[in-house]
Amino acid sequence: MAGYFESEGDCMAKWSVKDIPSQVGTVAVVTGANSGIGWNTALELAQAGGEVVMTARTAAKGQDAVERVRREVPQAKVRYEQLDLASLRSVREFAKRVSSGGRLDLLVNNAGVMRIPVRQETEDGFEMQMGTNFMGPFALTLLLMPALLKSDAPRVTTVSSGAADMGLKRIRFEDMQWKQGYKPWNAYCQSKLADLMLMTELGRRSEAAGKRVLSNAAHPGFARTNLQTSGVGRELTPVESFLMPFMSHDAAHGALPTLQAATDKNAAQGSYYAPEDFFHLKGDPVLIGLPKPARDGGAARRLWDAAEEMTGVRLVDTMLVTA
Ligand SMILES: NC(=O)c1ccc[n+]([C@@H]2O[C@H](COP(=O)([O-])OP(=O)(O)OC[C@H]3O[C@@H](n4cnc5c(N)ncnc54)[C@H](O)[C@@H]3O)[C@@H](O)[C@H]2O)c1
Repeated sequence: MAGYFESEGDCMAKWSVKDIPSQVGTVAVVTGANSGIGWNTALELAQAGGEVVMTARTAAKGQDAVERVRREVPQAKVRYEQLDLASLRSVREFAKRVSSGGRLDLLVNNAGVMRIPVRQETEDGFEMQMGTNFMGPFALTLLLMPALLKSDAPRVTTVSSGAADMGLKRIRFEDMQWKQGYKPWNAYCQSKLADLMLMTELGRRSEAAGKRVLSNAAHPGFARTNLQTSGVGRELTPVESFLMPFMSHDAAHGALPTLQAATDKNAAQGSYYAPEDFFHLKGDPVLIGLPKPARDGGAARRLWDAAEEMTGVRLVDTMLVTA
């Protein structure tokens, strides 16, 4: 039975971490790798033999995350790098450090924040959810393009959310940074829709430039991570805590759609993975269709052009060709 997005994967065999192909010889960056889905993604990529750059905002959290992976996988090739997506300066510095290391095969744009109760701004004046979840990753993806294009099979996997199909279900071009009428949930939904548009438009523009970057996305479902409490600024209510086990899965399961999108050799350009249950909240990953708002190509092109303008980072510069 299809959920709120049309499922395309019902007839496929269940996908699990055992299906992750060897990552030996590959180099990946996972953003927000100190907790939740990002940490589990980094762990499994390292377990499969990949070299993984784990980003965090602070050295204490980043080193601790690396140590926790090494305890599970003693031979893991993991290292910490500082990255704050709410700062374009930090994004530029990180991209420079990683690019100077040479080739990058996989970028997992995972880091995110949700439902910041009172409007906040990033260092560059973007609304905090739009800035952290979309503007920062947009600039990062483009700035890492020279390293990605050194790979034979460059891939960018974007961690979006079912929230992309909730809230206003559109990009608020008239006030993308919520200077008027800030609504925490709607701002999160817009940022996650923007993530899916970044994903589709990156695939389209890279192919138009004759430099194929496999760009796809994942929705983790409802995973028990810090996300539910970090943004709202409060603990879960007793009712939320009671319902959570029935509606959600753990962070390791929540990472499976991301891991399939990031590693499955059959993954197609623009593919989107989510948990299999009716509402795509929990369970094993399946391929699903993109929600309708994310299929608006005109809006995606407009958003991309606006993001280039706002971040000052252009694909044409980082790919050195006309897209
Ligand atoms: N947990 C869920 O149910 C769920 C559902 C849908 C989508 N998602 C998405 O999954 C992704 C991972 O979230 P999670 O559930 O693991 O939550 P989490 O809070 O455990 O992880 C979020 C990560 O992002 C990092 N981060 C936050 N702000 C940052 C910044 N300014 N710069 C760099 N890193 C920053 C955090 O440090 C953390 O490592 C997010 O993009 C989220 O929107 C999660």
